Amino acid sequence: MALPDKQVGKNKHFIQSARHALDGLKVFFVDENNFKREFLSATLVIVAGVVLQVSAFSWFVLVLAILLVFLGELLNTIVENVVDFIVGDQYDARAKKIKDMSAGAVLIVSLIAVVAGIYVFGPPLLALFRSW
Ligand SMILES: Nc1ncnc2c1ncn2[C@@H]1O[C@H](COP(=O)(O)OP(=O)(O)OP(=O)(O)O)[C@@H](O)[C@H]1O
Repeated sequence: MALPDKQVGKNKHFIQSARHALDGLKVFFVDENNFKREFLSATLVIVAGVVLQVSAFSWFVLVLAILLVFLGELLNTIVENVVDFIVGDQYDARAKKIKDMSAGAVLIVSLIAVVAGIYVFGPPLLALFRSW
């Protein structure tokens, strides 16, 4: 999905910069199925946080983890788009290396989110199971 205007020069004021940044996030949200899945996971995590009444610090950890995963996916999508823009449909060993490393970065961010999830939800879930 292309952005709606044909501006090529610099942004003239903050509102214009913010509008283009939001346009970028909208494209990311609409076009990327991975992001939709991560958004759904984040929603489930937030619901779990509410149900289990996690602490303020745990909310801080969860929000940071969620934003980190979104940021990782966004940067990976940018890398994939730039590589595709440069090499098109051609197989290129350097393109593979760049895309695989970028996917590796998403994997690392996802592992950080899993660790954060275990830190936040591990103790209350354990307590819940023990009380049964
Ligand atoms: N032009 C290319 N040259 C060589 N290998 C490529 C090329 N494009 C993609 N690949 C290989 O295919 C894999 C998948 O690439 P693709 O761009 O389809 O990512 P994707 O599966 O859509 O990733 P995501 O799920 O994050 O959107 C890459 O990790 C890379 O190994």
